[in-house]
Amino acid sequence: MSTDVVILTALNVEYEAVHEKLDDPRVHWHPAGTRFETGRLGPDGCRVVLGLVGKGNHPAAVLAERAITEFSPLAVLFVGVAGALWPGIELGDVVVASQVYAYHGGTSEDDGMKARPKAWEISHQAGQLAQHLIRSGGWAPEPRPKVHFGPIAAGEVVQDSRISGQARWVREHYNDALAIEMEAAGVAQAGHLNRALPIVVIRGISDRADGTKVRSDGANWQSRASAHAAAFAAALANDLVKECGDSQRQTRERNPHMGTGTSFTNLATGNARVGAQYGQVIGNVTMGGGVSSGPADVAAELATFRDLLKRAHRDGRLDDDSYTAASEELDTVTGRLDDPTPAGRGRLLVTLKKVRGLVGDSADLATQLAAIISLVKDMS
Ligand SMILES: Nc1nc2c([nH]c(=O)n2[C@H]2C[C@H](O)[C@@H](COP(=O)(O)OP(=O)(O)OP(=O)(O)O)O2)c(=O)[nH]1
Repeated sequence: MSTDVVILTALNVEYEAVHEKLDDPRVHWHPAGTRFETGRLGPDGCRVVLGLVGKGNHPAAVLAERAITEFSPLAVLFVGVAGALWPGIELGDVVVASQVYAYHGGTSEDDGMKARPKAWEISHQAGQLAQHLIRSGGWAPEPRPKVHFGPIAAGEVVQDSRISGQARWVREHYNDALAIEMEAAGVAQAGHLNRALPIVVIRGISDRADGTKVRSDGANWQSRASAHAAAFAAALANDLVKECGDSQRQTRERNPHMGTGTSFTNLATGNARVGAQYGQVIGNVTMGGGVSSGPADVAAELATFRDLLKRAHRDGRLDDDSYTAASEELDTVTGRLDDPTPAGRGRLLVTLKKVRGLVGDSADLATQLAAIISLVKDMS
């Protein structure tokens, strides 16, 4: 299944704030037990998937990776609350991360702790869109909360002190960080490892990270700050899809194997002498004329083809009906591989051609199938 944008949250109050913006939410269970909800951000809004990752960079990274693989989004947004690190940032303000610092990287030496910084910058286009939205104010009517665009520091602890060693560490080494939280680094890492998929971290300020968190939380600032972050995120998600969606989709259509862990199967048969190679090679690479193939070769290629078919369906390049019909035909093909008679081969070819007709709109699937058909023709 594919979507436009994945939105992840750490706390239930953050999840609720985004959930309120979803039209027609539906539950989608990942086989590993993660509950996602799918819906639209408004009747004409983009398609989103919402997930809850819990607190901390580690679960955020793992579940961001899971969501990216499952839904192939154009971008991932992280929406939640954070503590402010500068006096000019008020409770209820929103901070959009221009970059994310993983502030706990370091080395402990005899003469003290040394920083080993790690940082991820927002993608250029997402940064441009976010700043335009901040300037235009088109995300909420007046009076609206102030939105800041600047670095966010993400660590492994809830930071609620101005004078602790950790607080001094952040101020000394990550002095321009506007806000502090615990998930952005994990999500940013997941985006980076998925061919620099755009990640946008949007945080509402619910306390000042200065020892007053309990009081601010008690005054309902988490809920208000989450609502502000969710409102900004919803507007930005729609803008992102409107402005970047087409260009990213065109790029993906030109090369359907770029993106998230897709591989390309090479197959050169018959008189072919050269096979083009893209990305990772899976399945068999068969080269050279006159080398006959057997049912096992065809079965291996069909298994690979099924994976491609699934991915095309998940990416939205193949509609549900064509996918179901093609999968059923493929089941028939598999049952016919062991029939060596000319009539059996004939039926096999007819079924494969039917599948080719069903997936004909997708050039890469049709090419792949043409190669399998010639493999069947070469079968000894
Ligand atoms: N507002 C605010 N949020 C923070 C700070 N540090 C921090 O990690 N966050 C973000 C990221 C975490 O997902 C989440 C942690 O907030 P929390 O209220 O659950 O923290 P806590 O563990 O003290 O809460 P509790 O369950 O003990 O009540 O908020 C901070 O100093 N202030």
